[in-house]
Amino acid sequence: PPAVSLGSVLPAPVSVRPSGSAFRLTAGTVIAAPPAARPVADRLAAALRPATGYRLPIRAHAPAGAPVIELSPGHAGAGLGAEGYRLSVRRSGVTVRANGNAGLYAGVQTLRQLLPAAIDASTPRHVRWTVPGGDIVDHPRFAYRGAMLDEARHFHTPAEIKRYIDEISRFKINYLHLHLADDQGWRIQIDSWPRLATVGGAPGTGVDGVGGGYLTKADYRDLVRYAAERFVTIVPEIDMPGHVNAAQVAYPELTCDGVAPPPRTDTEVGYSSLCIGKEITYRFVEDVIRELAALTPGPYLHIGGDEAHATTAADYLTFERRVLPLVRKYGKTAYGWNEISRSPSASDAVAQFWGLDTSDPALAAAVAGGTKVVMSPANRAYLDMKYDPSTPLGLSWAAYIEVQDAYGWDPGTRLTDVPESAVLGVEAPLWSETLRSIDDIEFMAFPRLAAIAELGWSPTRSLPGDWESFRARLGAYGPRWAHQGVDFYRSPQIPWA
Ligand SMILES: CC1=[NH+][C@H]2[C@@H](O1)O[C@H](CO)[C@@H](O)[C@@H]2O
Repeated sequence: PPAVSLGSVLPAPVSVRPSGSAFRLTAGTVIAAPPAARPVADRLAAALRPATGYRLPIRAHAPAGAPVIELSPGHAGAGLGAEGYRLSVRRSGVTVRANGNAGLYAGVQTLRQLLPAAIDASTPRHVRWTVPGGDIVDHPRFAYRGAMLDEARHFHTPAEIKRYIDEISRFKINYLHLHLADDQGWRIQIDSWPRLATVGGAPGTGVDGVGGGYLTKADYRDLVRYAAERFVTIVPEIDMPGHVNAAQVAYPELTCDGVAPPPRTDTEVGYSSLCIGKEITYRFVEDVIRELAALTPGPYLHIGGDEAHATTAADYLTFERRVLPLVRKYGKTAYGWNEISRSPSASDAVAQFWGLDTSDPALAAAVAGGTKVVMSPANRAYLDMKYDPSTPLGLSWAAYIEVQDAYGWDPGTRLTDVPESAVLGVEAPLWSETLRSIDDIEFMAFPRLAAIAELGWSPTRSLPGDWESFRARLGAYGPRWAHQGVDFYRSPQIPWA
């Protein structure tokens, strides 16, 4: 196979300088890493051992003369921040330098893409494992680069979520937002309200009555650990005050009239609301926030806030005024869909923009008051949107989104009335009304998630040149998904290798 070029990396690195001769990974290669970097060395070895069949021992120091891949944490340069890295490839060895393990891990993801595509095979292949010579210096444009998985409309098992974590972390995505409750299902164990999961996550809950199930606290803790090993932080979401039918089926006292609504397996939205005037509502909300915050080491706790069409505007403000401060009370930063920006209590919150427009006066006003923004425009970043009318899965209410649509926008300047300084980054939501299996998830997520990842990580893109570069690098990446068994969509816009 043709040698990989040093620049053929997704997301595009900040600077790439090919030079000198290639490094060749062989049976004698040693991974050198100080104890502090051992967790990343373990991930590197796990990535390279299956396809090479090499032992790739990990040592604190490489023996003289052995070909070495060295992970070197500490004092790599302030400009790199926590996630940046320097990758140097010489005939004698490869060195990844970074200020800490997150940067080393990012450098390892780049290194994987510089080896032949067969490196992603799960069984040994007889290939010359060369890495092109030269230097890469790299660091992210935005701190928040997220993917969202809707666990509520269809429940995806911990194994499926872990596979998705593996796949998104390859593109330096560093947040996974789990949409854990909605009208059709409740997907996380809450001890103080046990029926939420046992009733709301029972078999038969979900769109079309399939896709029941829920995460126990043990499942969730295990996912948090698994994600953290791959430098992905979990963001849990309980959507309120709308999207609560499953909770009200489990606890009718959460409705205003005390009558349990029927379970819902359709895909309508906007018909449910917590009872804003009842005190039990706020005990429920505080209990859920307290238990979720205790399970979540990450900084954010998402409390939804979208499509509260069954809540009056005044009641919505009353609800957010009481609930947003609860997130802070339990040590987290409140995060919600951009409708929360109507609340004065959102000044220290993050608003996730999911609108179709290129301006939002209510959001701009909140930003002037301190609210930060994560960009998820539904007509650019929603991975549940069909690619085109022929796509068998997904929805189309926002737009048809082909790869170029997902790539051809700028999270920093998309909203003309929100300054780039208020934009924390970007997130690609994947709603699961029509998605049941990991194959369904992969078909809709890839390749467009790679586009969103590049918008979040790489320096400001300039079209059309960067689109041409991106589509070429994406085309070359296709065989890697094939080796990984990822069921990606072979978009006709891309020259697949
Ligand atoms: C924030 C938001 N609320 C709605 C909207 O996005 O569209 C999604 C489908 O694309 C749907 O599942 C979700 O409930």
